[in-house]
Amino acid sequence: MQARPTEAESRPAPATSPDSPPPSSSALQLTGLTRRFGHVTALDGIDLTVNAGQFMVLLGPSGSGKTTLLKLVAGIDRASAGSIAIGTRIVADQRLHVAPERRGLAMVFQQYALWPQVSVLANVVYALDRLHLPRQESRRRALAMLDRVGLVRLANRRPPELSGGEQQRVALARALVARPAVLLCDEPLSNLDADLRERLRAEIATLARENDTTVVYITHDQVEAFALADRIGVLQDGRLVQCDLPESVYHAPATPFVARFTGVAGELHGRVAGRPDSAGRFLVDTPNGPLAASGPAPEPLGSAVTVLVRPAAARLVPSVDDDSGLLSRVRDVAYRGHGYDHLVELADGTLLTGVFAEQRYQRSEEVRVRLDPSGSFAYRADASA
Ligand SMILES: Nc1ncnc2c1ncn2[C@@H]1O[C@H](COP(=O)(O)OP(=O)(O)OP(=O)(O)O)[C@@H](O)[C@H]1O
Repeated sequence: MQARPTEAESRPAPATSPDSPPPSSSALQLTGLTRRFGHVTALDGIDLTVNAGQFMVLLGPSGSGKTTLLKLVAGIDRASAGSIAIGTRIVADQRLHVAPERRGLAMVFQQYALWPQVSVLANVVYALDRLHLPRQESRRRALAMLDRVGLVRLANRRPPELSGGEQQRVALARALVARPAVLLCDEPLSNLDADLRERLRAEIATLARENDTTVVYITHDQVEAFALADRIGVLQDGRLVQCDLPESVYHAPATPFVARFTGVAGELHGRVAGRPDSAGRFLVDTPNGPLAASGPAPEPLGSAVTVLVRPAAARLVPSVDDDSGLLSRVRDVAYRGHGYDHLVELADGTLLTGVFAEQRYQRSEEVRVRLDPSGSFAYRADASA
């Protein structure tokens, strides 16, 4: 007689369609993943595939559902609908819930979650327990991983005797030592100061890539997302509104929300004044003068649009030397080391922030702003978000 499946067992993931990647390349697959808390829909039908070895960053503001998604994948919460497959195994759906410790995952949190009363080495060795290795082998692997994160000299200290950055490195060593199928990271750097954050960010990226680890990393910090990701998924109100290469998210944001959340200098209002050229750029009339923007041009001619401008797409030029660009006035200027960021006001009062120039323009000086159409995105003015 065949035994009935227990909660701890899992089923093979269903065969994928002919155009999907082969199952072996998918490390994590979410299908229609939904989580409701009473009237609140924290996650709303998420479909997401993370390929083996990929570094997926999920980016979204507070309350967009990032932590909820990570908890469902980790198995510490249950979905209201949908399924989760890790590799070729379904680990959660309406009938099945594989326990967290049986999913082959590791997690790194904002709080380091180390055991304070035992040594750094013991913290890392513990992660190898479920592999049932000989004691000496566990110790050797743990020390090698501590060496890899530059902490072997602190192996006998206890976590409270380490700095925040060192503790997070231990947490990372502990997470990676057992070679998890997927590493889940919940804003692991947000407790650290800016300098350390940047160094550790680079280390996480290097370590993950050296070990071919599949990573799902959540953050609300767009700089971190662009620095780390092979793919960025943008979450808004529990929905995945774009999932793409970082370059595509930056150069072709799918919605005004994605553009705003990944950084704009400002927004101009105008009307479509021309048909798109072969590069998909078209003329927009604004109260400040005409400009070229990119995006699917709304029909008909004359439709109202909002143009969102990336900071890197705006350049200041002297008003006297050049009559191209939008006339404006400098409201403020900040030194940035390699040049200056300016706050400028256009003729109709629109403000653009972070407009870079190598030279310093003075407050109240009249200047022109040149906008690069490849970083000026037009959306229908009535686009909801
Ligand atoms: N246990 C719960 N009970 C009720 N509502 C919840 C619960 N957990 C999360 N929510 C709601 O679900 C939504 C998504 O929350 P979640 O914590 O996933 O967001 P987040 O993107 O991780 O936010 P943050 O960046 O602030 O951590 C929010 O509206 C939140 O209030």
